[in-house]
Amino acid sequence: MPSVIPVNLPQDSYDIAIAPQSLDQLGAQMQPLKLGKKVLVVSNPVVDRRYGDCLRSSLTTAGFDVSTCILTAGEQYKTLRSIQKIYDAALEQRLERSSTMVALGGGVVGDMTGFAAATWLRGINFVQVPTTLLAMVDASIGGKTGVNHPQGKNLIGAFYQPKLVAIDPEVLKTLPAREFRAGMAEVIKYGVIWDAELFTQMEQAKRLDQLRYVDAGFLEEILARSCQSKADVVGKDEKEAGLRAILNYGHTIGHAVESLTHYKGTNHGEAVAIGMVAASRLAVALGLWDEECDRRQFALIEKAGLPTKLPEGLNLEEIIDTLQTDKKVKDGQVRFVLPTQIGAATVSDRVTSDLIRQILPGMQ
Ligand SMILES: NC(=O)c1ccc[n+]([C@@H]2O[C@H](COP(=O)([O-])OP(=O)(O)OC[C@H]3O[C@@H](n4cnc5c(N)ncnc54)[C@H](O)[C@@H]3O)[C@@H](O)[C@H]2O)c1
Ligand SMILES: O=C(O)C(=O)C[C@@H](O)[C@H](O)[C@H](O)COP(=O)(O)O
Ligand SMILES: [Zn+2]
Repeated sequence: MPSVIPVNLPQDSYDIAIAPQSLDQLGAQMQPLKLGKKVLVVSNPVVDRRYGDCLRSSLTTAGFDVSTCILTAGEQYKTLRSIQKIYDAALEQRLERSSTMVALGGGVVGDMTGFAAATWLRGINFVQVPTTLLAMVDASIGGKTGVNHPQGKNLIGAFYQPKLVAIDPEVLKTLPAREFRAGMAEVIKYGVIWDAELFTQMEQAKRLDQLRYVDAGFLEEILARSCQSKADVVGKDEKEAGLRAILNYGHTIGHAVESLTHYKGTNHGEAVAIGMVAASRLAVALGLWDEECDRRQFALIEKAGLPTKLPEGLNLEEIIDTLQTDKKVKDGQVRFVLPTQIGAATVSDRVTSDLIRQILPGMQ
């Protein structure tokens, strides 16, 4: 069943359209948006080989003048150097202010395309066509765009909203199993911080890893609920003045793990899963939520096939140092998103380095 979830913002509201087998409809979906003729599709070799032609032909049929920019795949390449490649393509194709960049891929392609669109000619249109579970439920929505700095994750970026998020769940069938599991981490995040019913549904589901093959209906329900959670939060606080920080649950430790492992070995979703285990234990230690909730979250993360321990060889003091690059740091104080009950979370400045030193050894 197709569903449309609006992201309501003070300016530039847009829709998240979820419809199976809709990739070849993108051109028609973009027509009512009254965008200019020129479209630059940004993707990576893996995704472009599978889905690029279908997408381009739909855009061409709808009257768009289409070109393509292919970026090297991988989080290690979420850099300013890759952005330069997009700028070069934009220049070569003579993109105009009314032109559109279409991100076809996972969160890496989406974050970079959004940042290039935000900055090229001081801002041109962009459309998100997410092809990973993680990008469908999270990265493509809400306008956080950017790249990594050698010293830290997502340190360079801009808030810049897409004109449309077009989701075709069918493409998830070709996603590697490990990447599908990674997306589940952000779904579990919404269950913990916002949508208690989603959490319970995930607990009751039989095989989370097989959903895309055996239960398309339930997968779509999970997609829709997750997108709705993100739209709710972003709609209330677009630029992270307050509430939106809860979407960073699991990311404080998670980003440090990604950065310290040089974006190899642990992917974003896995790092978030590890970060949620840590944050949950910190919350128990501070008396903010109970051990039974901690146990339920741990069980769900394990059920989704996600890691619950820190990668080997990470130094605790280095993790603590890296936390200083987190964007939630205020006046030098690291702040953590901590759960308070299933479906609710808060931002706390009560997590000290000593408390982290007590909790993290239990995750090694
Ligand atoms: N902007 C945000 O709000 C936000 C939210 C969450 C995550 N992120 C960012 O998203 C990134 C992680 O995104 P990701 O998990 O999508 O990883 P990713 O973009 O690296 O994609 C994972 C892998 O899947 C492959 N792939 C993608 N779609 C495929 C398909 N349909 N079939 C086969 N292979 C496919 C890609 O080639 C890639 O190798 C991180 O950089 C993270 O910081 C951003
Ligand atoms: O949309 C948000 O807000 C999020 O925090 C979503 C996160 O899942 C995402 O990984 C985001 O890119 C992290 O943002 P950052 O500001 O901590 O870099
Ligand atoms: Zn994330």
